[in-house]
Amino acid sequence: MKVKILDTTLRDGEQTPGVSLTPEEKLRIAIKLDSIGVDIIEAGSAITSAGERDAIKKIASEGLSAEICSFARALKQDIDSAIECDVDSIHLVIPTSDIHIQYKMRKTKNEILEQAIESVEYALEHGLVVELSAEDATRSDFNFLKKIFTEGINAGAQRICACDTVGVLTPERAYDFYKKLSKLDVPLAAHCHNDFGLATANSLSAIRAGANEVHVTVNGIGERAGNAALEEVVVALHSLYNIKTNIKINELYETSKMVARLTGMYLQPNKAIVGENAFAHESGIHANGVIKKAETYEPITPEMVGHKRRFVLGKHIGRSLLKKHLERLKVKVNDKQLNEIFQRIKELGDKGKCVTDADLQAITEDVLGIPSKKIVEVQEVTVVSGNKVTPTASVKLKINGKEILESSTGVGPVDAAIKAMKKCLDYFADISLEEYHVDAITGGTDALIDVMVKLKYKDKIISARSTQPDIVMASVDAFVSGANRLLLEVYENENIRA
Ligand SMILES: CC(=O)SCCNC(=O)CCNC(=O)[C@H](O)C(C)(C)COP(=O)(O)OP(=O)(O)OC[C@H]1O[C@@H](n2cnc3c(N)ncnc32)[C@H](O)[C@@H]1OP(=O)(O)O
Ligand SMILES: CC(=O)C(=O)O
Repeated sequence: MKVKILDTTLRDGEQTPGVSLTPEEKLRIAIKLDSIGVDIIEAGSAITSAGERDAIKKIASEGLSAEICSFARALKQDIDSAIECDVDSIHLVIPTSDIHIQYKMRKTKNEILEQAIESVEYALEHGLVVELSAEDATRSDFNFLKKIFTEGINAGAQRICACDTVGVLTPERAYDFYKKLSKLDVPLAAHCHNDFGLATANSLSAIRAGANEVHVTVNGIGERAGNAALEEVVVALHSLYNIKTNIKINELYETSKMVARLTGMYLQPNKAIVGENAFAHESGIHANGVIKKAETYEPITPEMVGHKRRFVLGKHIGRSLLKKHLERLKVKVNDKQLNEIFQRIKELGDKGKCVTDADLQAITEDVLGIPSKKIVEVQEVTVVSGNKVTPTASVKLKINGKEILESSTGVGPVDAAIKAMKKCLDYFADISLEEYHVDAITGGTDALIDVMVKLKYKDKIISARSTQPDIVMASVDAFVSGANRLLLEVYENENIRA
């Protein structure tokens, strides 16, 4: 059995408050969805705006393998807009619950039934494939829901979809509900929302009950708490139920990153499958197990979804993981030194600090009595900012003995300073800033500012931190301390003499 995936990232996903994509961005996402094997792309809702129609037209004329679909209300103008965009199909939606019919539509059930059938017929006359979809199906009078689907199918609708619009199903109820609908004579789709955090579980139940298609969004974005997440549904089907889809699972992480970047909807680190912590280990007991055999604490491999395993420094570290980090730094320690470094990390953790790579290096150098090697030193930092000047920074760094002076503008003084430092470093290595976090540790305008950065060189990412009262200097210091760490590795690993 193969389940069809209708991806609605570009329609329901884009309905996420605050998200709006340009036609070009929508096209880029559609191309990606097509390339990973999505069967049906709901490219948008054509009636929404001229830009939306432009996007849908672009996607429909791209020659993708996926079926291109537009959302449409059961209204002639919505169907006409979809036709204008030259889509293959419409997701034709009509509310079926009493609450929607009475209060939102202000109609009778008979009027709704008539409107649905007229719309199905109109769309079919214009050559569209019709997926007749019941909004708020799970709070509807089941007999009415069945009647609308049966008459819609008799009118020619090729597929039906039952929406759990406000996410009120439970996995048990989802099974019973979709089981009954699966007896109807056309493919059945499930569209589940996540208001109770059950969208993925309910979608899986729907499929077990006989649904042949499932509506999902990348990263689970969508109205309110979002929709069932593509990556969760597909990987659970594959790994836990042995049910196949056409999705290339090893591209899920990359797809997730792309959608997060373009929508600005960044993921919580603990997001299943694609979150930054999905394959990260800090706790000693876990890391010890994973080092010995990854399956001890990883139900699937990170590579399977195109992700990577990470071992993280922190309060919960054990000696096995500490040894692994020290091996990476290419330092040899005896048991006494190992224990001392271990204790110092615990102390840092107990102060509520996250422990960065630069912290480990500083602690190790201190414990081993190694004079700290600095490839990058800050010589001068000047920033100008105000309401009538473009924020500008000039920075002089001494890198590997050479003085380099660069300047840059930015959206603010921190951005300008970091860009100026990056220009200086560009002469040596293409180091990029992957993450930047700032926290005020104490209250007030004279608060201590804690800046944490993650810097990347090739496929190596390291973290560094600095705590100072001045946000610009804390940022400069964190960046330089991270750059030192990275450059040391560059010089060591690439056999360049420091
Ligand atoms: C559960 C879901 O995700 S539904 C999809 C939600 N998506 C969107 O809303 C897409 C973006 N929406 C829009 O751009 C606008 O709402 C438009 C262009 C569609 C309509 O704008 P307006 O004409 O100003 O209507 P407005 O948004 O205020 O109200 C929606 C109207 O559609 C009606 N309607 C809602 N659903 C349906 C439906 N499935 N079929 C027919 N009519 C419907 C409502 O009853 C309301 O009608 P009313 O104006 O007679 O009260
Ligand atoms: C149609 C739709 O998106 C819903 O009912 O949730």
